[in-house]
Amino acid sequence: MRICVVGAGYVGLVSAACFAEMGNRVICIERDAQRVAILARGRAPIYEPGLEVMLQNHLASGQLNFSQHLGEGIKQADVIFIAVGTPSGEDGSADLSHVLAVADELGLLLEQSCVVVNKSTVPVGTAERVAQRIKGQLAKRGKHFGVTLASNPEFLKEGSAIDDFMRPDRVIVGCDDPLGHEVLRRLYAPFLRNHERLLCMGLRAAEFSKYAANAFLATKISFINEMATLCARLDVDIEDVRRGIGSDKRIGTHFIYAGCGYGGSCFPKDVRALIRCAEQEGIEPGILRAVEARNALQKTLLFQALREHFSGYWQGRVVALWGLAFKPGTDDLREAPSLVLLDALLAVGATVQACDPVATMALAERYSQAIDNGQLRLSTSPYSVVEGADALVLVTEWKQFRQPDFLRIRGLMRMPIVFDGRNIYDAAQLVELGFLYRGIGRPAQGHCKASAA
Ligand SMILES: NC(=O)C1=CN([C@@H]2O[C@H](COP(=O)(O)OP(=O)(O)OC[C@H]3O[C@@H](n4cnc5c(N)ncnc54)[C@H](O)[C@@H]3O)[C@@H](O)[C@H]2O)C=CC1
Ligand SMILES: O=C(O)[C@H]1O[C@H](OP(=O)(O)OP(=O)(O)OC[C@H]2O[C@@H](n3ccc(=O)[nH]c3=O)[C@H](O)[C@@H]2O)[C@H](O)[C@@H](O)[C@@H]1O
Repeated sequence: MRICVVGAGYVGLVSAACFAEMGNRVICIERDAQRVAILARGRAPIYEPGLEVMLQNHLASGQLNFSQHLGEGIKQADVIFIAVGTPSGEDGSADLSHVLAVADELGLLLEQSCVVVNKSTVPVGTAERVAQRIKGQLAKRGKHFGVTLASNPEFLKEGSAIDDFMRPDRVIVGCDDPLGHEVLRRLYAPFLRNHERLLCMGLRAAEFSKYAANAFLATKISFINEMATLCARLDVDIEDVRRGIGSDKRIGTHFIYAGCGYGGSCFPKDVRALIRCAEQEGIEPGILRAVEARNALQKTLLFQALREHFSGYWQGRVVALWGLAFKPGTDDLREAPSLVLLDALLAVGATVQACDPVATMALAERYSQAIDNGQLRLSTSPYSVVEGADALVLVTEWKQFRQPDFLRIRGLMRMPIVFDGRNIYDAAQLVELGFLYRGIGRPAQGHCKASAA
């Protein structure tokens, strides 16, 4: 098929590369000229494992191209995907300006009927608004051919996006016209070879399914985090509880890892948007509000634990921070728990030595002042940042941090204490090596009895 993808972000680029991988001819339209220039050189403007190689391969074969001009992209496209951002607006609702701008542009440029598929996460009724905007612009130009609107929400996760896209658990296609279902069934058939999990439904149900999925996953995380807080009080290890409940198939082992809160571009904004949607409908979204409140609290726990440990005395304190991205495998810092900790530490005057395998560049842009005045030092070497540190805090569980040489680390640190924001370390082993250990919802190990949660 000939496919046009509008938006070269995490979703647009991964979708474009994976559609090209399946033999489609793809053109990806991006309004940011700098991004297009980077892409044209075969470089990925974002960090996503496996993406750059795919881009290079398909650029070379001519299966995949990039352009700034939508007119060029839609000339012969059978299907046009909209994959632009839908950030939080001021009141928490989804800001649809980018999606609607693409709709207007399509209406100004389309010369023949086609299938327009929305992949961005949008509130119920957006596809209908997009269709109206396109139709309105076409009518102004005296064009009266039809455009089929479909909704195809995306469920990929950053850090494993290629794999998630190539082997999806399911593909949801919302359309009120059988043509949309048929075209997308054909397009996705090779991705679903080993199982038939193409779920066809109406436009509105597809749009809502995406929000419900993200809200449910966020709820699981906030639930386990609340249990973790209770565990810490009751001298119970949440990790035992996680294994205990996860083995029940009805609960499952996924998304019940306690930690220092969920971040990213989607859970926070999508929970907010759903809350706003409920409010507009006059429904009290009690569960969603609690999910959000617990997450906000969770993001402050590591700082609280450090403050308790240092008895509020920050002068001359050096904190080593491992992991800045909101999760491993990405350079994305959007709503990352590390930012909440970093801001709090800088505000009390602590010195921070932070390490992340890929997100330091993006962070440096935001914190140039703290870097210039020497309060923040960034590195990609985990060992260099623990030198002279009074505490080591693990925020993002990159593989590089999973089995470090703690003996070496103990020798480098001023005080051997580990705050484990993702519960990845063996507490007993660390204590044996002379460390104090604090996890999230785990009994404190080592001398002082303070706990992280
Ligand atoms: N990031 C993720 O892991 C996932 C995101 N989503 C949803 O997908 C949508 C896109 O998310 P991301 O890819 O993260 O966004 P992003 O912000 O990384 O990328 C969006 C891209 O679209 C471009 N753009 C905006 N308006 C444009 C226009 N008129 N013409 C051409 N390009 C334009 C922007 O310059 C940007 O490069 C959002 O609705 C998000 O909620 C869904 C699943 C996963
Ligand atoms: O709509 C989206 O953008 C995407 O949002 C999430 O994907 P993503 O945000 O990329 O990453 P996740 O792996 O879901 O992690 C999100 C956050 O939750 C945290 N998390 C995750 C799982 C867990 O058990 N505990 C936990 O604290 C992670 O550390 C991270 O900060 C969903 O998992 C995707 O299905 C969805 O497509």
